[in-house]
Amino acid sequence: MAEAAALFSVSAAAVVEDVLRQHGCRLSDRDLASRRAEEAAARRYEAAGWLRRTVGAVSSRDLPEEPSEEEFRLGLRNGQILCGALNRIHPGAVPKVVVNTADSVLLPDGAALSAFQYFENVRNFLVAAQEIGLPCFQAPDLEQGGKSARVVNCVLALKSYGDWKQCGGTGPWKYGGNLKPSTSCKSFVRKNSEPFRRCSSMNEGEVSYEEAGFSGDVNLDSGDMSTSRPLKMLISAVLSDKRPDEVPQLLESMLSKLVEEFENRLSSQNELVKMAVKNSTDGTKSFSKSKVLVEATSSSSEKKMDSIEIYSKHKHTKKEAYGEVTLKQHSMLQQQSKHIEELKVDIRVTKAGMEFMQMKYSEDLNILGRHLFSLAHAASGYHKVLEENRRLYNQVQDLKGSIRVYCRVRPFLPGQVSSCSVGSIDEGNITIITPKSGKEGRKTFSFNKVFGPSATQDEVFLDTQPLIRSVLDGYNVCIFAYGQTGSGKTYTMSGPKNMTEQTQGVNYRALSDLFKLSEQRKGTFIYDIAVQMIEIYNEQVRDLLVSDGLNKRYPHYSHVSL
Ligand SMILES: Nc1ncnc2c1ncn2[C@@H]1O[C@H](COP(=O)(O)OP(=O)(O)OP(=O)(O)O)[C@@H](O)[C@H]1O
Repeated sequence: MAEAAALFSVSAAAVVEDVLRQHGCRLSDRDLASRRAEEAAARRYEAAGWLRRTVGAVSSRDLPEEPSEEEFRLGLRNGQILCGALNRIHPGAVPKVVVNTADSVLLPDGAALSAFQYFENVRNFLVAAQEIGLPCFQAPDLEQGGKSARVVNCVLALKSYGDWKQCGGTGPWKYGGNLKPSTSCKSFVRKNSEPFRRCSSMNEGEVSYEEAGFSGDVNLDSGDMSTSRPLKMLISAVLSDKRPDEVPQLLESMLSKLVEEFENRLSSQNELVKMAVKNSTDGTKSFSKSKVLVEATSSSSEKKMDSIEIYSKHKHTKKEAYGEVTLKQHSMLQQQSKHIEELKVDIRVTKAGMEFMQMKYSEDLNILGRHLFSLAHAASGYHKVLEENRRLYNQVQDLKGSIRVYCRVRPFLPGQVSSCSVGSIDEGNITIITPKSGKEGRKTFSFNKVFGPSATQDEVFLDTQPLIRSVLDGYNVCIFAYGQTGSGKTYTMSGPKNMTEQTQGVNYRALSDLFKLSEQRKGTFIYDIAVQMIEIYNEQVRDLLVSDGLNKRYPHYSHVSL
């Protein structure tokens, strides 16, 4: 911000130094003196031409179209042309004009009237001109040479006043000190009482040293005493050896340079403000207001307003704008710092969370490791446990009896005489009625279990099913049926002809259980299962699965070997 302020500050002293450095040698230059003389002559010619056109050829016979400085002074010395021109523009402004008659005796210096009469006309003109607000000269200026510049200024001001009246004369007429009457319809601002810094001749006009109120106390930058002192010294030093008619030219260059410097710095400020606005998201409105003020200041500068006033406004606006921008940036900085702190807190919380999670995962991994170890230990003992289980299981089977005998009574077949010889059946006993010489005899037989005529295939298999598991544990098991012809051996072991799932016999059910158990244990054991079916008949053993025709099945004994 300090840099921006430094950039923004208008160093009038630097500008004056620059201008004086440039003009310090040139003003003493013979070419420059010639140029100034040409410019003064052009202005004088313009004033003379305008006076001649205004008062007419007769009245202006004493004033050449392009007079020398002396001719100009002598032509206007009697005040008639000046009063005539003023009365043409502002009728009645000079009520009484002493006119040089035809029979008046003209002196060689044009002094046809007495000095008092000259003084009367000129004084009346000056009074009227002062009432209008024209820049006046002193009456002695027309009496001695070398003072025509102020008279020219006065005439050109009168011309601009006339132009203003021709344009309608709307609004208050103000004279701004631009003595070049090229812009006839422009209004001018004159504040004679104001010091030099309030009087802008810009870069087009010329104001005499005295007219501009220039003095040794001039202060272009009153707010900076450190700048104004060397500035005054500079100006005083340079102007001390200058003639009064050289000063306007110097001032013109100085002010031109100052305005140029202002415009450059205004454009720099605009760029700076735009950058600040871009960076500031919240302060757009307030800053746009300042920007408008700055642009308005720049625009007014283009309209040739008072450069010092522009500088004052500009400086004020600049301070306001930068004050707001500074506040906004400070606020943004604080917000960003706050966000950074919040982010730091979030990072710390996240880091703590991550460390906690890491610790938790580590604990879980340790627990899982311990579980896995126990599982591996359990797995290693699985076979031992399995072996123990098998041993105990088969021990139970042995305790039940390694040889078990079951009895099954089939129902009567259709068409059979229902003379039942079974007296009673309980859990393991069956009583058979045996008639003996007219007396009823009974015999009771004991088995592991007795199945009555109503017993199903499933109930019969239920008692033999545990033995199938013993087969897979490596025990030899033999299940066979014994009985007379037609007693139901085939039915019990295999099933009826039209077999269903419910009427499947022991063979099918045993094999089904074998495959089911081997499937359950396939991850632990691999079983090879083979089936062999043989028949023993009349002390001869025949293989019932051989496809030879001689091996006709005659199953008095059915046997399944596993
Ligand atoms: N529990 C039962 N329920 C119903 N019908 C049965 C039962 N047991 C046997 N039968 C029937 O009795 C008849 C004789 O049965 P099966 O053929 O099984 O006797 P077997 O003992 O095998 O005779 P063989 O020794 O002559 O071969 C068959 O028709 C059979 O369906």
